[in-house]
Amino acid sequence: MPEPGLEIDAISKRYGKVVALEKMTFDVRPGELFGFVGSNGAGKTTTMRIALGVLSADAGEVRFAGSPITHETRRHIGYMPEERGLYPKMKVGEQLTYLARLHGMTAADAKASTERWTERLGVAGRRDDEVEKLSLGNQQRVQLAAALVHEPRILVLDEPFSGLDPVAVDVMSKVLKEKAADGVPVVFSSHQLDLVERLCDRIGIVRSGRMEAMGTVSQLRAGGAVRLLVDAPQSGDGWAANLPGVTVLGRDGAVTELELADGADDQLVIRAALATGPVREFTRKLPSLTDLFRSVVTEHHHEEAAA
Ligand SMILES: Nc1ncnc2c1ncn2[C@@H]1O[C@H](COP(=O)(O)OP(=O)(O)OP(=O)(O)O)[C@@H](O)[C@H]1O
Repeated sequence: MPEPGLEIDAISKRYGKVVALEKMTFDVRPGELFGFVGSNGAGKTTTMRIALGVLSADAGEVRFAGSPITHETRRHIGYMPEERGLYPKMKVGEQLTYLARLHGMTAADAKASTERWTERLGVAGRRDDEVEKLSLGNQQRVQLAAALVHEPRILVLDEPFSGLDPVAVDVMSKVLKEKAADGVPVVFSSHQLDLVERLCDRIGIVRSGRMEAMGTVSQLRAGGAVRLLVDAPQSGDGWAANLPGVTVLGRDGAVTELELADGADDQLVIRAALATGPVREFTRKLPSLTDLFRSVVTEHHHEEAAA
C-alpha cells in the first residue's frame, strides 16, 4: 500500500437544491502531482475549499497522512484560491512575510522564505510594490509565492495556470514538480488539458460532483474507446458506414478515422477496407486527454437527454 497523502473520502455537499458534490473520492499521494479536471461547475473548487476547511462538507472525510484533517494540519496546506486572495494595497514582500508569520514562521524565516520565493518566481524586483500595481500574471506569481512561502506539506491549487504567459507556465510547472519530488502531495485544477497531460502523475476527471475516471494518463487512454485510422486510397465515402459497432468520425483525403464500440471487431474493418482496394495504413490511435474529457462530458449529455 502506498503511504497515504491527502485523502478525499466520499465528500458530499449541497447548496440548497444544488448537489455540488456526491461522494467525491480520490487521494493524492506524497510526491504525486494530481490533475483535477472537469467542466465548469463540476465541483472542483468546492472540493478544494472543503479540503482546506474554508467550507464544511455535509458528509465524508478529508484525511492527511492517515488522520482526519485538523486545524493544525490545515496550517500546513498551501492553497491558491480561485478567487485569489491577496490584499491589493499591501506591498508584495510585506504581504508574503505576513502570511508566512500567520502560518507560524519566525520573523527571520518568513523574511528569508519571502526572498527565496520571490526570486524563484521572478517577482523579486516587485517586493516593494503594492499588489494591485502588478500585472495579472505577476499577481498570480505572487499568489503562488503566498501558497508556498510557509513551506507547506500539502499543496492545493485552484487553476494556478490560468492567465499565465508561457514562461510563467514553465516556472510554475517546474516549481510544482519540485515540490512533488520533495514528497509533497500536489493537486491542482485546470482546464488546460495539454498541460495536465504533460505534468501530472495521475488525473481525475469530475462530472457533476463525482469522480468519473481516474488514473495515469496511459491508464486513462487505454480505457478510452478504440479509434482506428485507415488509409485506403481507393475507398469512397461511406465504405465503413454499415459496419456493426463502428462510427465514422471523419475523413481527411483517403484517411478515415473510426471509433469502435466495446466488442466491435477491428478485423471486419480491415476486411471492408481491403475490399475497396489497397490499404496503406491501419493504425490504432489512443485518445488524447481532450478526447477522453469530451467523451465523459458527452456521455453526461446523452444521459440527461435520455432522463
Ligand atoms: N456559494 C454557492 N452557492 C450556491 N451554489 C454554489 C456555490 N458555490 C458553488 N455552487 C454550485 O456548486 C456547483 C459546483 O461548483 P464549483 O465552483 O465547485 O465548480 P468548479 O468545478 O470549480 O467549476 P469551474 O471550472 O467553473 O471553476 C455548481 O453547480 C455551482 O453553481
